[in-house]
Amino acid sequence: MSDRRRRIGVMGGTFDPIHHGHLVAASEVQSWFDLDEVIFVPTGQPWQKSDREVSPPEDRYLMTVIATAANPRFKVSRVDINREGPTFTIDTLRDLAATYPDADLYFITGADAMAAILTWRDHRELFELAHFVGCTRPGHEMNESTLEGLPRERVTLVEIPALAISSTDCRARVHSGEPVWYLVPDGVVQYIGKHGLYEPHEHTTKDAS
Ligand SMILES: Nc1ncnc2c1ncn2[C@@H]1O[C@H](COP(=O)(O)OP(=O)(O)OP(=O)(O)O)[C@@H](O)[C@H]1O
Ligand SMILES: O=C(O)c1ccc[n+]([C@@H]2O[C@H](COP(=O)([O-])O)[C@@H](O)[C@H]2O)c1
Repeated sequence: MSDRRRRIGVMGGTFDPIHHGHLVAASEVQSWFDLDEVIFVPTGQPWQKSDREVSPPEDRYLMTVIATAANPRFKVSRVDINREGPTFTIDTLRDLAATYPDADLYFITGADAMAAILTWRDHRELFELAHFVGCTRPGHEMNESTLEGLPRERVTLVEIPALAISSTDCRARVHSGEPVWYLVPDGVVQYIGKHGLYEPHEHTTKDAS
């Protein structure tokens, strides 16, 4: 019997909406590190995005479930959306480490998130709980200087196929009536349409008199 420890990828994100850039990053890292599974963890309240409106957690959770359903190695966790208050990765990793005490955790981030890790809560302790995998992302530099101040032995940079997709761009496209087919999974396109996400708010004209 193999005594290899279980390896679990953790892909945290706001996923508003989840898109193929997220899925390719998770798939590449799964293959790169031979991960047994990748758990997608939609944020509850992403405190660094408090300057903008974020869709309800339940919608983001369901889109993530739909997007990952076909891959037997992909799962979705509710730990962050079930926790009250702002979402901190230190809590995500503590919760998952408690659930999977016999596994090694690999936290997957894109270059932009990687570059901001020193601003995250309890960032030193993060690296005791997980190995961090930084994926390349079009429009965001990632090189050795991005890693300044981080424990090098706990961080790996991975080059993934470049997909210049962002949730911001997907939201803007829906808002202005442009298609998001093939930027996000088909089921997510349908979910966005069915629930009217990202559409312009209807304004009722008030009589000023
Ligand atoms: N196209 C992409 N390629 C690689 N990594 C990505 C890509 N898009 C997002 N990521 C990474 O996925 C994680 C979750 O991202 P998030 O849900 O914030 O998506 P986003 O597209 O960056 O959203 P937004 O545009 O709303 O800020 C982050 O670590 C981010 O860097
Ligand atoms: O822990 C923090 O302080 C922290 C600050 C910003 C982002 N994060 C995490 O980084 C991941 C990507 O976040 P976002 O906001 O780019 O979707 C997600 O899992 C967030 O919870 C974590």
